[in-house]
Amino acid sequence: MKILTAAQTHQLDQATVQAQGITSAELMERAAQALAEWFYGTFPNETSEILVLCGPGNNGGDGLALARLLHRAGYAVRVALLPAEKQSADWQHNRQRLPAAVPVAALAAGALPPLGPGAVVVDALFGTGLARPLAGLAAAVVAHLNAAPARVVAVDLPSGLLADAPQPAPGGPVVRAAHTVSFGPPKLAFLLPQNAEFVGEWHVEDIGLDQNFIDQADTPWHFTQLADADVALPRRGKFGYKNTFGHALLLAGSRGKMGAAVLGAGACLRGGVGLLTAHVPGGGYDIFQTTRPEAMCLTDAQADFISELPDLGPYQAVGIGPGLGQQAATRAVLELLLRTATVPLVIDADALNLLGAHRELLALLPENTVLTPHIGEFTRLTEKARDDYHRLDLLRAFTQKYRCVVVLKGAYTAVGAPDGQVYFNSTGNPGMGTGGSGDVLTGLVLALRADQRLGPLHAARLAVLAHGHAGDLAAAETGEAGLTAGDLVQHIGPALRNLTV
Ligand SMILES: NC(=O)C1=CN([C@@H]2O[C@H](COP(=O)(O)OP(=O)(O)OC[C@H]3O[C@@H](n4cnc5c(N)ncnc54)[C@H](O)[C@@H]3O)[C@@H](O)[C@H]2O)[C@@H](O)CC1
Ligand SMILES: Nc1ncnc2c1ncn2[C@@H]1O[C@H](COP(=O)(O)OP(=O)(O)O)[C@@H](O)[C@H]1O
Ligand SMILES: [K+]
Repeated sequence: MKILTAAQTHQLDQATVQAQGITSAELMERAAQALAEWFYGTFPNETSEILVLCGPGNNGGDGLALARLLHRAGYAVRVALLPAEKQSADWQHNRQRLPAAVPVAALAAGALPPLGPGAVVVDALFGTGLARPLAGLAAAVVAHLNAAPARVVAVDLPSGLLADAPQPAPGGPVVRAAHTVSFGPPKLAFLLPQNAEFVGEWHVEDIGLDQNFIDQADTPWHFTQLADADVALPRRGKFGYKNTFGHALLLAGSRGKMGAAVLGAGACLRGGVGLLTAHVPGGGYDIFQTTRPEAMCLTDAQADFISELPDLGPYQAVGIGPGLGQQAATRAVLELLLRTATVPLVIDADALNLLGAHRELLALLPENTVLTPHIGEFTRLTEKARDDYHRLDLLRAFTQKYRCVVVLKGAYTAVGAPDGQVYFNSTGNPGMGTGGSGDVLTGLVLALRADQRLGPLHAARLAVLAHGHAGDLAAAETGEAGLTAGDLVQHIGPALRNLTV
């Protein structure tokens, strides 16, 4: 699914009105209907009064239409209007349609509506039309709202936030919503950690916006979902053989971190690799062979870390990084790998830290290498980002410069492609914030890179989607707190089964 810019969102509204031969008021009515349906489902028996705060534009228009629908459905509703010189046409239309029985007041400084515990407030002050930082009365209303023990539902966007760029004034007033209910594709703002405290839980409602426009819209941002056909795992052919699915090599582990190798190998095996060989420190042999009997094992001359690169001849893909440590000899192995490998590479964890500490190695990265940094590792590879939007700029610049795929991990993991496109992931949960989760992802990416049927971007996006889905399946059994990285490995099979076509 594409993620549109604020400008494209406005054009999409216009394109929909034109393509479907409807008025913009009719489109607003659809939006309000969708909001109302969501409201009925979320607050089915609400008896306290619903306060709808309306701004002067179409966001306020949505609020006025919602107030009418909620009133008709039997909710106690009150409307408060933000005074402005002029209001949009659809705002005026919905103001006229508001039943006289709904109390309406103008917001005024020094006389803001009281908001007791449990109050439900709809924030329809500003949406995608926000043009400048909130100031004056609008800022005072937002501060009043944020200080109240109210449950806030933001319409389209929490007021004060932009859809696709940092707030106009960093640290300026923004509504802190418990829920944000939006229309059409999700907004970029919803996917970034810096906005989480404002957006709350977000929901997108389908209001039949023009798919033709969306298909043709030029945007670098995408959202990967379970049903997306372009990231599915192709079914195995009846006569598939272990060689068909590739032989992967995993370089991982050091003394005290053999678990990373074991977890990565487990994920690679569950990811469907045909054959797996792990190269581990000599002292890790028993641990590895005992815990992963399905894999073959090569041992390093060093007992505690990796100092040798095996012959790469037999392998279709090589992964390096989990639990590796940062010994000088290990750095030399990484350099030799980058210089000599002719098959797809997957680079994670300490291998990324070594790249960050020896940036001259970046020039050796083979095209289409998949790197899987979390934010800290990515910062070591690039620079400290000013904010989450700047980090996305850094991500796009990096993948285009090195022609590689970068999996920037976190909630809504962002997969950056060599052409500058970015694919946010929809699956996963905070239970995955547990040691070893990233090692599991590395093994899964490695398995899918060894699968000759998939390209680098497909493999990376599918691995991230399946990894998060495995996390969701696991959390359904263990809860988030109880989830361990080993549980992720156990759920990769069912996750991939759900993603197979
Ligand atoms: N156009 C359509 O057909 C649809 C629009 N929708 C709604 O329309 C919204 C966008 O509406 P608009 O483009 O009218 O924009 P908004 O309603 O978000 O805000 C625009 C208004 O606020 C004023 N304004 C902007 N920044 C301000 C500030 N900092 N302080 C004070 N005033 C400020 C502008 O001058 C303008 O009057 C969406 O977020 C969504 O809620 C939905 O109804 C779906 C359909
Ligand atoms: N809140 C979250 N929501 C979704 N996924 C998460 C969340 N927190 C962590 N993850 C996922 O868990 C993995 C953690 O990887 P990483 O930070 O490398 O951990 P480790 O180094 O312990 O293996 C990543 O794939 C990340 O996307
Ligand atoms: K809003």
